[in-house]
Amino acid sequence: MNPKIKICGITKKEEIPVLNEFNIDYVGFVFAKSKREVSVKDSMNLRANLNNNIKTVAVVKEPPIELLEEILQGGFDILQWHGSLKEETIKHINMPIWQAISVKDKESLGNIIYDEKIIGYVFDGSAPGSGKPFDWQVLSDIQINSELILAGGLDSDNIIEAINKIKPTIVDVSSGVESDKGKDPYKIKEFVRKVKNYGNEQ
Ligand SMILES: O=C(O)c1ccccc1N[C@@H]1O[C@H](COP(=O)(O)O)[C@@H](O)[C@H]1O
Repeated sequence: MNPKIKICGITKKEEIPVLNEFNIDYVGFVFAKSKREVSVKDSMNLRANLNNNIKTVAVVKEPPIELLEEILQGGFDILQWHGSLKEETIKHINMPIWQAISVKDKESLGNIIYDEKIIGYVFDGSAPGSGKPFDWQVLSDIQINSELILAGGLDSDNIIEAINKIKPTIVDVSSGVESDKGKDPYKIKEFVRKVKNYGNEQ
């Protein structure tokens, strides 16, 4: 089965129509220090324009408790957690979690936490949102029984090789579908076309 698609780092209303046109599976909002950071309130206004069936992902990096509470009450579908994740925090979180793993080498995989609330793992490089891929070889023999989300420097040029090598269930892109003005509809279309046609053009 072709992987599902997550487009991350939406900041503007003008970026929404192309996401609806292609019924992107997951759309991410960044609540962490980043050029893509949005407030929960602004993300709710953006979400109101998304197709109802598109799942929303709240992306955080060890957030302060007030922000976490705001997100937990915000009606997102998934919480994508970057950084260290304590057992007591997992207990407190009342929604499905994707744990982000910064991949440097095989040892990085030791940071994977197994918990029933963690329904997926986002494998990314050491600088999330930077557009830099990590060494995919590190994931060559990974076996997990939940969503395998591949992130980090994906774009329409490398996505076929990435799917061939890793067989992710979800591909996650931000920088690779941007221009200097933000999300670029043409880059999104090309990325989506490649993912949806995967298997037909080999
Ligand atoms: O996008 C960011 O700036 C960001 C900041 C803090 C944590 C995560 C962030 N983004 C995540 O990075 C990948 C996409 O990376 P890339 O730009 O395609 O290389 C994705 O998981 C975003 O959720």
